[in-house]
Amino acid sequence: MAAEPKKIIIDTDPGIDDAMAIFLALRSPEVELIGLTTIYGNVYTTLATRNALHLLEVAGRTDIPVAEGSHVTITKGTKLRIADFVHGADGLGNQNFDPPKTKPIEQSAAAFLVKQAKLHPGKVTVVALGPLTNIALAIELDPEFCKNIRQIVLLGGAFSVNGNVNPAAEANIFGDPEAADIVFTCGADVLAVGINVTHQVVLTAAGRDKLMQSNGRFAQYLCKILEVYFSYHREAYSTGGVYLHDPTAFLAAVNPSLFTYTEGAVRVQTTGITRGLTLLDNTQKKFGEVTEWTDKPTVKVAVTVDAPTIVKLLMERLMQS
Ligand SMILES: O=c1[nH]cnc2c1ncn2[C@@H]1O[C@H](CO)[C@@H](O)[C@H]1O
Repeated sequence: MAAEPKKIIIDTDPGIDDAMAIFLALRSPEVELIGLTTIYGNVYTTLATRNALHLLEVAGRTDIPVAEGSHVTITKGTKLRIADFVHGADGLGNQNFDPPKTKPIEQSAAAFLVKQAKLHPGKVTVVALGPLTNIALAIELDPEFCKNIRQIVLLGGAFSVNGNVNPAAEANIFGDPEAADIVFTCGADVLAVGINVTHQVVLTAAGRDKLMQSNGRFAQYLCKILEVYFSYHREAYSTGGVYLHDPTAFLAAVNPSLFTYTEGAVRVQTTGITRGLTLLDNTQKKFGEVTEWTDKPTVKVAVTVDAPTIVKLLMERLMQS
C-alpha cells in the first residue's frame, strides 16, 4: 500500500522560484498541500498573499487555503528588504496578471500553523521559503508547536559560504534574523537548506527551452515569468542559468535521500556587519567554556545534493502538468 501523503504547509513569498515550488508540490504524489501561508521577502506580504491566491487559481486548486502572514518582523520592524529586483515588481516576472477572485482565510498564518500542527500532531511539515517570521510567531503563540510539528524544512542560510545579500547573510535569514534564531533554537526537527546547496541546483537556458516546448500548463506559465529571474542571474552572477532555491528546499522535505546532512547547533548573528550570518557548531572542537551554542538543540543542515535528480524530477513534474 502506498504511504499516506505527507501533509505540507508552504510558507511563501511568491516569488518566481516560489511559484515553481508550489506547482511542483501540486504535482507531487507524495504530498498533500494543506495550505499556503504568506510572508514578505521577494515582495511585501499583501502582494505575496495575492500571488499565492493567483497561483492556486492558475492551478485550479482554490480549495487550498491561504493564510496571510506578518507584515512586520518578529521585533515589529517595518524596514523590510524586498527583493523585487530579483522577481520583478509584481513578484511574478512583471506579467501584470489579473487580481485573484479568491480571498485569504480569516486566520493569520501563525494561527493557521499552530492549529494545523495541533490538529495533526507529528504529521505536518512546514516548508519555509521566506523570512521565518510566521514560524517564530507560531512558536511564540503555542509552546507545543515545536512538539506538534513533524519537521520544519527551511530555505535559508549560507553555511561556510558567502551570503547573497552581502558576504555574511543569505536573503531569507537577513529578512528576519531574530525570527531565524528562534526557529533554529526551538527544539523542533529543523532541516536547513542553505545557498551552499541550492547554488548547485541550476536550471539552464536549455532546460527552460525544454520546458517551453512541452505542453505542460505549469511549464508554459513558468517559462513566461522566468525571464526576469534569468536576467537577474545574468547580471548578478554572470551565469546563463538560474538557481532553483525553493524547489530544492521543497524536495528536501519530500525526498531527503537526495541530500546529505550534518548536524549541530546553529545560531544567527543579529547585530553588526554580519547581521543575518548563520553559524553552525560542527562539534569538532570541545570548547573549554560555555558558548552561545552550548546546550542548544541541534538541527540538520544540508551539505550535498543530488542536483541532476532534483532538476530531472522538477522538469518531469512540471511538464506533466
Ligand atoms: O539578492 C538576492 N540574491 C539572490 N537571491 C535573492 C536575493 N534576494 C532574495 N533572493 C531570494 O531569496 C532566496 C534565496 O536566498 C530565493 O528565494 C531568492 O529568489
